[in-house]
Amino acid sequence: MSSSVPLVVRLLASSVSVASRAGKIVRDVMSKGELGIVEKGKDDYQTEADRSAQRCIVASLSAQYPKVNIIGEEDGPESESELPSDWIISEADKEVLSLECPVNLHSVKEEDIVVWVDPLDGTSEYTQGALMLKRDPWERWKMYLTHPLISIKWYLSLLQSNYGFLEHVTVLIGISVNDKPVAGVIHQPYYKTMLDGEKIMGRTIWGLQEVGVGGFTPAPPPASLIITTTRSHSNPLVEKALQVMNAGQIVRVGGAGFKVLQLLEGKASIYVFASSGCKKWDTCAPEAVLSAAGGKLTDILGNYYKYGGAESRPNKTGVLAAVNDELHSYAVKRIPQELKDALSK
Ligand SMILES: Nc1ncnc2c1ncn2[C@@H]1O[C@H](COP(=O)(O)O)[C@@H](O)[C@H]1OP(=O)(O)O
Ligand SMILES: [Mg+2]
Ligand SMILES: [Mg+2]
Ligand SMILES: [Mg+2]
Repeated sequence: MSSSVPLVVRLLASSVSVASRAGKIVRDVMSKGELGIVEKGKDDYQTEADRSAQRCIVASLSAQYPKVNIIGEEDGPESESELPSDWIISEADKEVLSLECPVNLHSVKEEDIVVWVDPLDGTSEYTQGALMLKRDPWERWKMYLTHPLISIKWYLSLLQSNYGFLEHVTVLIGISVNDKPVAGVIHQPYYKTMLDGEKIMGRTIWGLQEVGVGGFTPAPPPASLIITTTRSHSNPLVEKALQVMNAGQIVRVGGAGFKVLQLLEGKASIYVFASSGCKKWDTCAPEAVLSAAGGKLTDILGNYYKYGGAESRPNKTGVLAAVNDELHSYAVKRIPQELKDALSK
C-alpha cells in the first residue's frame, strides 16, 4: 500500500476491506447455527459472531496501525484460541485509496485517532433472524421456546416478515480525530444483490468528511415526515419523544447503523431514540457517514457527542439524527424540555 496516501484515507480503505471480512464471519456463525448467546445485561446480548467479528477487525487494524486507539464493543478477556490466519486482512479498498484527503486531515497521526468498532450492530435482530433460517416450523417453534430474547409478539411479527430482520444487522467502524467522527464504514452482511443471475451477499457503505459517501447512491428524503426508531429497546420516554414529532409514519427497525441507512436511502427523514442505550461504537460510524452526506447526528438536546478515547461509552442523552439541518432543528425543538431534563439527570 502506498504510504504517500494520507493516514486517514488508508485507514478508511483498510476498514472497508476488513468490515467485509467481518461480515462474512457474521454469516458463517449463523450458517453453523451455534450462536453462543451470552447475556451481558438487561436487553444486552453478545454472540459468537460479535466476538469473532471484533477479533478480526481489531487484529487486522492494530497490526497495520499499532498506535491507533481501537475501542470495540465486545472488549473483555482475550480469547485463548489463535486467530485463523484468513481473519487478518491487510488489503485496502482501491477506490477509497484513490480519494482526495480533506486538507485538514492531511497531517493526522496515529496517536490522534480513536476508532470505535461495533462488530455487529443489531444483535437482537441477528439472534431473532436465526429462527427464520429454520425451515421446519416445528424446529422453529422449539427454538423459539428456548430463545432468551423473543416475546410471543415478536415471534408472530417474525413469522410475518420475509427474511427475519437480518438485513438490519451491520458492522460499524468509525474513525474519529480530535473527538469528531471524520470517516466511517457501515457494512451490511445480509444485503442481497443479483449480478448476472448470481446472488451476492453484503454491501459496504463508507463516508469521508468533505468528500461524501460511497458504496451506494443516497436517495432524497421522503415527501412526508417519516421517523425511524428502535424496534427492540423501547420504553415510555422513547414513545413520548415519538408522539411529539407529528410524523406521518413511524418505522421501527433494529440497529443504529441500519437506521442511518434508512435516512440515506430516503426511507425516513429523522431518527429519534430518547433513551440511554446506545454507546459510542453505535454512533461513531453512522455519524461520520451521515454527516459526509449532509445530515446531522447528535443527542436529543442537539449537542454533538465527543469520541475521544477517555469519553464515557454510553450516549446517555439519546440519539437524534436527520437528513439535513432543517429537519434536525425541527426535531430538537419538538422534544419537550421535561424529556430533555429526564435524560440529562
Ligand atoms: N438498552 C440497550 N442495551 C444495549 N445495547 C443497546 C441498548 N439500546 C440500544 N443498544 C444498542 O444500540 C443499537 C441500536 O438500538 P436499537 O436497535 O434499539 O435502536 C442496538 O442494536 C444495540 O447495539 P448492539 O446490537 O450492537 O448491541
Ligand atoms: Mg451489543
Ligand atoms: Mg450496536
Ligand atoms: Mg454490537
